[in-house]
Amino acid sequence: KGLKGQGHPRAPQISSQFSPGERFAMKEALKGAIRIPTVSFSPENVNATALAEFGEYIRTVFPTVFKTSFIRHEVIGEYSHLLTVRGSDPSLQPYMLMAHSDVVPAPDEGWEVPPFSGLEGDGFIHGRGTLDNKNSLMAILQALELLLNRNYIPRRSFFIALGHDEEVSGQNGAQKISALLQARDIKLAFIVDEGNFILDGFIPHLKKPFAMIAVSEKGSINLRLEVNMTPGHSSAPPKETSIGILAAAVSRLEQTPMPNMFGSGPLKMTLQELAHEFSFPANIILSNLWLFGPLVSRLMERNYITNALVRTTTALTMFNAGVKVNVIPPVAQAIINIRIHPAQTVQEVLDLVKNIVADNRVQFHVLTAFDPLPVSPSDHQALGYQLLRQTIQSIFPEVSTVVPGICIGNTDSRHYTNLTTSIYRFNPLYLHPQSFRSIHGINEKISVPAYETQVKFIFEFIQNADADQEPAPHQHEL
Ligand SMILES: CC/C=C\C/C=C\C/C=C\C/C=C\C/C=C\C/C=C\CCC(=O)N[C@@H](Cc1ccccc1)C(=O)O
Ligand SMILES: [Zn+2]
Ligand SMILES: [Zn+2]
Repeated sequence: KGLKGQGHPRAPQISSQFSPGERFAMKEALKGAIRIPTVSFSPENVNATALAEFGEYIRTVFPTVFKTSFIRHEVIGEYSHLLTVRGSDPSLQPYMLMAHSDVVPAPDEGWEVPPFSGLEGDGFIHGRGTLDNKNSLMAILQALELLLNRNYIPRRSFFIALGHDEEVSGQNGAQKISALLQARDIKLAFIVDEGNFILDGFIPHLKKPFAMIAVSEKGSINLRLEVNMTPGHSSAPPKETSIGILAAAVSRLEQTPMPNMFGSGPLKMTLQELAHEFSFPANIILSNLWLFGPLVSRLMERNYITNALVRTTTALTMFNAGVKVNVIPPVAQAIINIRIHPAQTVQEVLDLVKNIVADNRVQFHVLTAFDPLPVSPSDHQALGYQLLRQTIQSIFPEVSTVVPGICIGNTDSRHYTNLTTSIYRFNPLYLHPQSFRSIHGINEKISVPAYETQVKFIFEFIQNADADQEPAPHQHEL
């Protein structure tokens, strides 16, 4: 049995038409948020002044949210925010919406406009955080503010968790909120966080966009490789130096891809559900992976994004060595950022890495590591997944396919596996290859209509979560 209304977007009780004044105010509110440089550099180095200012800012632009009697607001870990919206029906299990206020650094170079200007031009709001993830944070609060201004009282309780250090691990924000909710014995029906998008233009020959809701995310290892050698005068160098040994080791890692894990994990499900979107012969190929799996797997390896879906990836992200032009360096260090395919574990990947490096002069230090996240349900009974699907169909009627997939990046939602088995990572936005590169890159921007649609999506989603969710009757029961 599926959920009632499945396949038929239900009309929300309150129309998601916003007045010109409301639409103006919502874009101005986002611009203001972008102007506050809440940059995270490391867990120990966040912009505390900006984060404090951001906390004041959201109180100012969303006054109704912060003064409503059935909403409790708590500041956690100094700069994260937890809102508890008490619904009128305590028998309904609560859910949680998530976003984060911090952003990655954005040096001015290469940007069309300064990254913290929040300037509007060509129908876009420009700046760091417009896609990752102040858009979501502001859209959640904006949608709630608009609902409250229309006297909406939610039936189902929900939490809004707004982390302030997602970009540097979430240890002071999401982890603390999670511990607090666990101490309060909270169990959640589901969580919705950032993650995948409505993807457009990522797959050759697939002209239509499709929505991908991430039901899992890759694991991760940050690994430091280190070589120590005796220092000395560069005029009489040894045959090998710490730099040379380490460079050869990381080069071997870069040149030796991890095994292709196509066929294990949620990817098969993604491709099968996507098959009908393709024309002949791709539709037949994708519907018969038992036969064509090896071909599809080879094709996916060729592109750097789809490659990340079929295997564990190893990215060399930092390299440090040397103290002076004429000194043989005592130590060389490199950081490898590894993203683990859902079918592998931290231990398996570490064993593979050590075998590839195969040099006992190279020392390994695991800085951080976690396994891939469990796969959340995406069947007809999966409330969170079905609510997302229904809301996508209502807000984006041109998107005919919604598929479960994996998130290649990590999100704060991974800190909440103690509260629910149903975690969905989805941004109600179109993503094109160019906008994908702008996330953590340059010229990050969101179109004004896209942001309005994101607000509309959450405005309807909250109402959909309050609609009756009894299983749909079988045909013969009608
Ligand atoms: C069959 C399917 C075919 C095609 C799919 C095509 C394309 C998939 C394309 C894009 C994927 C879509 C979206 C992914 C975009 C961004 C990743 C999402 C969230 C990442 C957020 C983030 O950056 N997190 C940080 C968190 C972190 C920071 C510090 C330490 C640990 C974690 C990260 O992951 O680095
Ligand atoms: Zn993010
Ligand atoms: Zn990010």
